[in-house]
Amino acid sequence: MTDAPASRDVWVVDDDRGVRFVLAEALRDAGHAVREFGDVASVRDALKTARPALLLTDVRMPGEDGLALLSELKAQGVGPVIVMSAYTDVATAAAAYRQGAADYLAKPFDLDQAVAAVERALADVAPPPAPAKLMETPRHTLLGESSAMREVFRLIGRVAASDLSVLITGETGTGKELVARALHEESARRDRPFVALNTAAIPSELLESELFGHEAGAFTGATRRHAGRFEQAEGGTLFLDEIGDMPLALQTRLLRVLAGGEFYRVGGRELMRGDVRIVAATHQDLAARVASGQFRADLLHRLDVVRIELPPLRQRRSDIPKLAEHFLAAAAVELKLPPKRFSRAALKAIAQRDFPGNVRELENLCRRLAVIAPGAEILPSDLGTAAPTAGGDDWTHALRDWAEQALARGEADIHARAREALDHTLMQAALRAHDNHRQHAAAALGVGRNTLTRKLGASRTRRPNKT
Ligand SMILES: Nc1ncnc2c1ncn2[C@@H]1O[C@H](COP(=O)(O)OP(=O)(O)OP(=O)(O)O)[C@@H](O)[C@H]1O
Repeated sequence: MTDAPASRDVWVVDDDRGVRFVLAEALRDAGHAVREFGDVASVRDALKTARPALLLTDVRMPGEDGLALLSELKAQGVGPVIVMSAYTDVATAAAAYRQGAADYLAKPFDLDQAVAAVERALADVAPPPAPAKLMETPRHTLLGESSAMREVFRLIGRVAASDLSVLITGETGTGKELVARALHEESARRDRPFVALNTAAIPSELLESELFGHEAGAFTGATRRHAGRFEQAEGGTLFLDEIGDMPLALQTRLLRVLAGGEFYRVGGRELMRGDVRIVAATHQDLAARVASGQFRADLLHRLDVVRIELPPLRQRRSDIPKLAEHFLAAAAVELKLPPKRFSRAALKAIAQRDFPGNVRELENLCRRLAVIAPGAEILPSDLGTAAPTAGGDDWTHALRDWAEQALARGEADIHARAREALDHTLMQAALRAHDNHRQHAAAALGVGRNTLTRKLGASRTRRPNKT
């Protein structure tokens, strides 16, 4: 089953990544959500789970050509499709129209012309979206009750109002961008733009002009002046994602801008002055990259004024049930599906998984379950063939994570608190299993009734922190 397309989702298919990139950027500037593909096979893959509102495809590409894709899409009722081709022969154009293309763009085309063609084709098929609906989707709420997340919230509250640079670290999918957005929303800059740039997603030769903008004619293909992300973020926040992937030469340039607050557009003479707060993120160990000469130490110091570390989800498992329920409910609203809920056993099984892709992976799992689980209640058997990674001794992993965090925070009495937590957990489980019958519970645990009663008293007065 595929997700219904949002009315501004546009897919761009071209094996030339330069064309793909400038076209995608122009479309994004015009408010479209754009996905890029380098060949027909990857489009076909993506169609298994999603559909675009409109697709732009090149004709001649290695592997299958765009016209084959066109007829396939038409057969599936996906549309409209705009065909682009450098081979401006009448036959290709005619074939495109014959097979149902909404429009045909001869390369090289003007970007404005391409954007206009997209708007025209979309206007022909769909009424404009209701923007309020999009705003309502509860996607940007940062959730978490674990002590690790509470610490993150505390830091956000403390530094949001300042203009200090913040470096957010954490594995992929741990919510770094969401934290960056929260920093922006909580600051006095909230009515100004929040602009994100993923350094790793942009070809390095285009990164400089993306950041600082360029003048018309600055390089081949620069047909009009383009405001860089620094300019776009004026007065607001610039989020530099995957900063560890930034090429060294650009790191030098960025450092200069951060130090002086001034820059030139590529090919420009006018000195630009900006008021932008920088929030950077990385999943890499930047200190190690400094040591290996791939990252500038002075840039790291400038970015790393305040550090917010997002622990992997497996180190804050207590957050998993709430997140899962939130994502399941949000997916139902977004995909217009009947609401579902998790059975207790399913939630428990999910909370035991390791999630190498962290919160994003959990979110994707919930979206999939919202679509494919057959009943209103999701059961462990719906969770698919991917078995929980946690084995019987998974609790020792959680314990180790907890101990490492507590030790890193310099907390005292860890052994006593862990032992108490162990006793408490075992006793509660045994009492639940035996209807609160103390003698039976004690026997099941292999301890005396008096021991159980004594320990119960102790654990009632002092509860360990759980993470
Ligand atoms: N604490 C959270 N509460 C609710 N949603 C979250 C939370 N953390 C992450 N998410 C969601 O998980 C997804 C991934 O988060 P995000 O993109 O912020 O991660 P990231 O660390 O920036 O990933 P990457 O390393 O790939 O850039 C997003 O859809 C985000 O909304």
